[in-house]
Amino acid sequence: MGVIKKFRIKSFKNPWPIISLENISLSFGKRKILDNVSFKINHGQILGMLGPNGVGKSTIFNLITGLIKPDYGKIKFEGIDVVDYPIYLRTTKFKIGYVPQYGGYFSDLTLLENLKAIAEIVIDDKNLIYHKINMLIAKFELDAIRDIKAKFLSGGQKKKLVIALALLSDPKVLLLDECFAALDVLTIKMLQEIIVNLQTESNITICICDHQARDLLSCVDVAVILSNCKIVAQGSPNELINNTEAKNAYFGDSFKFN
Ligand SMILES: Nc1ncnc2c1ncn2[C@@H]1O[C@H](COP(=O)(O)OP(=O)(O)OP(=O)(O)O)[C@@H](O)[C@H]1O
Repeated sequence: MGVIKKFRIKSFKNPWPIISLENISLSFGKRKILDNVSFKINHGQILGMLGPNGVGKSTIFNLITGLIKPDYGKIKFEGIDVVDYPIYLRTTKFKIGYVPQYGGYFSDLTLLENLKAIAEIVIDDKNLIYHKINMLIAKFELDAIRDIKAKFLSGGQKKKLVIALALLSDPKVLLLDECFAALDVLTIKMLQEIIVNLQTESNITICICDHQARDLLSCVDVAVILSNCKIVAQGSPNELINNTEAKNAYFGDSFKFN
């Protein structure tokens, strides 16, 4: 698949980190998962995380959202260390949206009922609820399936629903965990376009992890490669596919991007 991004923003004006992980170390019991990991997600960027199964990608999302705490290191949102902030404070004060790999919706509610249920929790101004829901239904072309129970939606429709649910609270940052998994080629392309539009039209900073390396590299500005508890390479997609550490740790020799 070709590169879907028409252009990559090579130099962001006044780049500043909206999220930074500084010297993060974490073990579960005696197993070290992350060892002195540092990287930044710059405001307005789409950053990808790649790495083999079990390397710690979802764990990094859990650290960012506050589900778990690091053993060592700082997690900063807009320059403020949030390690001791509870989940709800991080997500509301700093407007972090999270799209989990599995689930994230009420199975027995229809698509519309799901949107209403979350909107009533996250939108204070009741007059805005229907406006916001209608805007998301139009944006993601969900009108024809609004009355179908979530459990009967296709994989791609479920992903669109969960992204729409995350957007109800107007996030500044969206974390997408394996959003291309188990989806067909056209559905992946549709999601890539949604992701790039969220960046370019809504100015949302996005962090995605996925195993579909080509699909991920097609829509990110920069990516980091995790291997053996560390970040072994980072840079633009073109820099990474020519990076020896990235090839050794993740891509292998025969990987082609375009
Ligand atoms: N709460 C936990 N307690 C103990 N071990 C955990 C916990 N959460 C994750 N792990 C372990 O940490 C490692 C990293 O898991 P994680 O889910 O972050 O990997 P991943 O890179 O997202 O993997 P995949 O690509 O397969 O989804 C795994 O070995 C996992 O078993």
